[in-house]
Amino acid sequence: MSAPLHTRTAGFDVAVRDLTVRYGRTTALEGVTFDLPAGGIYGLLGRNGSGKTTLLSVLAAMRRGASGLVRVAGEDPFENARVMGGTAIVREGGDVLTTEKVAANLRFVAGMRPGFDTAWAEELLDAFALDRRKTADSLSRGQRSALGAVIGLATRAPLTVFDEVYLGMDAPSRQRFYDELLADVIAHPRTVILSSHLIGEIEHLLERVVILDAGRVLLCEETDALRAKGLTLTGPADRVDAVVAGLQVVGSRDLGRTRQVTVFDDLDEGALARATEAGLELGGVALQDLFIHLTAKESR
Ligand SMILES: Nc1ncnc2c1ncn2[C@@H]1O[C@H](COP(=O)(O)OP(=O)(O)OP(=O)(O)O)[C@@H](O)[C@H]1O
Repeated sequence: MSAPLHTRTAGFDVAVRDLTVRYGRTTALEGVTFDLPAGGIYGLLGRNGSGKTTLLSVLAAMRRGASGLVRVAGEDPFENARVMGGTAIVREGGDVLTTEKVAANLRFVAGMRPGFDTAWAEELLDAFALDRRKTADSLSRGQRSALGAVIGLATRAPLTVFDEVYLGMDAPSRQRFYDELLADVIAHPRTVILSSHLIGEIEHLLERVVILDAGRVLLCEETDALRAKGLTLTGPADRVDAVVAGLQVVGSRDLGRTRQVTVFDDLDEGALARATEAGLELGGVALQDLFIHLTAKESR
């Protein structure tokens, strides 16, 4: 007999094919297709209204698409107790029992989730300076988010989804959250999806990135491959133009006669050699900047 889904240590894999989701006349997602292998931290990025929350709520079985196929651990998650039992979603505001005390919130989740690590959750409460005797609705916004983060972390669900959970958390708290998440996912492999606008802060955590743009998948790529494709070339405008001809240019700006172009492409040795011969300055591009260029371009 195979092990119950929630005891699989590597986490759940996710496969989405041609998913379309509508709210009345609004199409929130259209033809969405991507894969996330089991075990890893993945980023779901997109501008406001691009469909991130919609997609995450479909993965967490809170909503069903109009068409398409969604598989979590090989099964349709919707009304699927086995998959839902191994999936945790924490949304903006923490998704906590607002009228219950912090301590009661922890007990509630611990009672429902077999993998919940109460000792670690207690440690995290101290790390985020959360008062166990306060009700969740008497916490500040950032503290409530931190409580949600604690619950999401300590649940150790095979598929854990954090949808903008760190909104309102201050920089040291967010850093602590990222550090705890990374260390714990290494120790207890599982699948984690982070949706965030704080791309610069989370990019080092992400193995693979899915970028949504107006309800469609703009790209789904390994983060390292994505970074390798982004490059700035700076120098005299005519020389820059000659080198980037035929490449996918996603941004360009001029300062006097100097031009800086951002390309997003597979640059072969020949292109790099031509750039060096032309005396151009080459630079890397942060994921956040690539995201801005790519999504701005698509929205034109
Ligand atoms: N309950 C709803 N009823 C109608 N339209 C909705 C509803 N929820 C979302 N939408 C629409 O679906 C689209 C996608 O919204 P969604 O909340 O998934 O985006 P998002 O990427 O999470 O945005 P943000 O970054 O601003 O949180 C938007 O056009 C939004 O207006």
